[in-house]
Amino acid sequence: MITIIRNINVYKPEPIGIKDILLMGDKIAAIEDKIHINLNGLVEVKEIDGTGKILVPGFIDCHVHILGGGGEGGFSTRTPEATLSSFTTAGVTTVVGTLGTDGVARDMNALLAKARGLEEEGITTYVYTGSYRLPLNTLTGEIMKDIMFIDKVIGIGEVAISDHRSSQPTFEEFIRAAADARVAGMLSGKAGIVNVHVGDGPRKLEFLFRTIEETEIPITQFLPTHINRNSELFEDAIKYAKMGGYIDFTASEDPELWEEQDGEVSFSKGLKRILEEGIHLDNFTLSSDGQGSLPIFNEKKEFVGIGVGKSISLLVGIKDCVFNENIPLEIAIRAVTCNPAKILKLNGKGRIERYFDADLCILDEKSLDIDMVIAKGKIMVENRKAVVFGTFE
Ligand SMILES: CC(C)C[C@H](NC(=O)C[C@H](N)C(=O)O)C(=O)O
Ligand SMILES: [Zn+2]
Ligand SMILES: [Zn+2]
Repeated sequence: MITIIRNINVYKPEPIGIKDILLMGDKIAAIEDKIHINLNGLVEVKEIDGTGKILVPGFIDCHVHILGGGGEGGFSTRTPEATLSSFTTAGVTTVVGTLGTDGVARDMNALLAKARGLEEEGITTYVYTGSYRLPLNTLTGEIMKDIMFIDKVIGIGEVAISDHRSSQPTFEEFIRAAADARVAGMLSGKAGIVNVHVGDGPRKLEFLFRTIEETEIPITQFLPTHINRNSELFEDAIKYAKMGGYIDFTASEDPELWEEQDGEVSFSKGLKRILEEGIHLDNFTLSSDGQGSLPIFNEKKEFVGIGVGKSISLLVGIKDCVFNENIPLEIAIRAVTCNPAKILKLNGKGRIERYFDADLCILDEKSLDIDMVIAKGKIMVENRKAVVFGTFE
């Protein structure tokens, strides 16, 4: 299949102006001012008119409960597993799956099977081995074997700290798991990243600061998530990022609601602060916690139910940055494109470059609404509607 996207405003993330883009199979083959091609009808060439549209890399959602999560309110509160179009209609072409609080009724066999299912349906998937708890439940019985010999496993997580729902791991347990992930990543050319769930407990990022202080493990080995869940934790995260650490924001479908409810710091305000502090533009990511449980409380802080994370919250966050905080699009989209790709060592992902995977989103220039999504060269969403569905959708 050969596709030409013509006359479109390209953000690599860096903006490079109006271009023609040639896609061949599942790769980006050329990025030129003008592309002239004549195959004498040998192969069908699909032409897409990109006039008045923006092209950005397909989004990478680096923390998603693809198998479902939740359960904190009992069995009836276990959230449902993800469906293909919930990702593609949100512009997501790559996901990293994780288990959460419940690593018992859900396990790594099922998570890997779900990741493979989504890959068969057309997007790119990876997983973290483990769940909230240490010691980790792995596939092979060992962290290092999981990372070295199971292609989709890129690290461990989401390992919970500073949370009443964690396994209350000792510092020694934590750094041993991190050391195993790091060395296994090294031995297999992978990130071996440690995705850390940070709860709202008072110890915040203490384990991470201690790791940098007391061990040889570099700060770049970790990707702490939910760092914007409250303002005290966010301040700790800013200090951590200034030391060169990576930080992952959790997106919200309704940032205002969570700001007033939980004192959460919205991604757009958090990114503005990052820019003001001069923190490196590689060091922040945004993930959806899709299909993860989001406990909802009323004004008296009574548990009134459980919400579910959604990948569409990534686009809500990006729009919030552009329209409400005047953050340039090319900066905001780094959080869901080149930054997670670099931190997680997802080769060929996260940028519009020659020979990279043809994972692309076409956005409306004015509204930034998603118009078309292409995953590995295949059109998954057209005219804002899914045109490819999961098996049971
Ligand atoms: C950041 C906040 C709002 C949500 C966050 N979600 C998870 O960690 C996933 C959840 N526990 C699951 O297993 O599905 C939380 O519960 O703290
Ligand atoms: Zn979490
Ligand atoms: Zn989660």
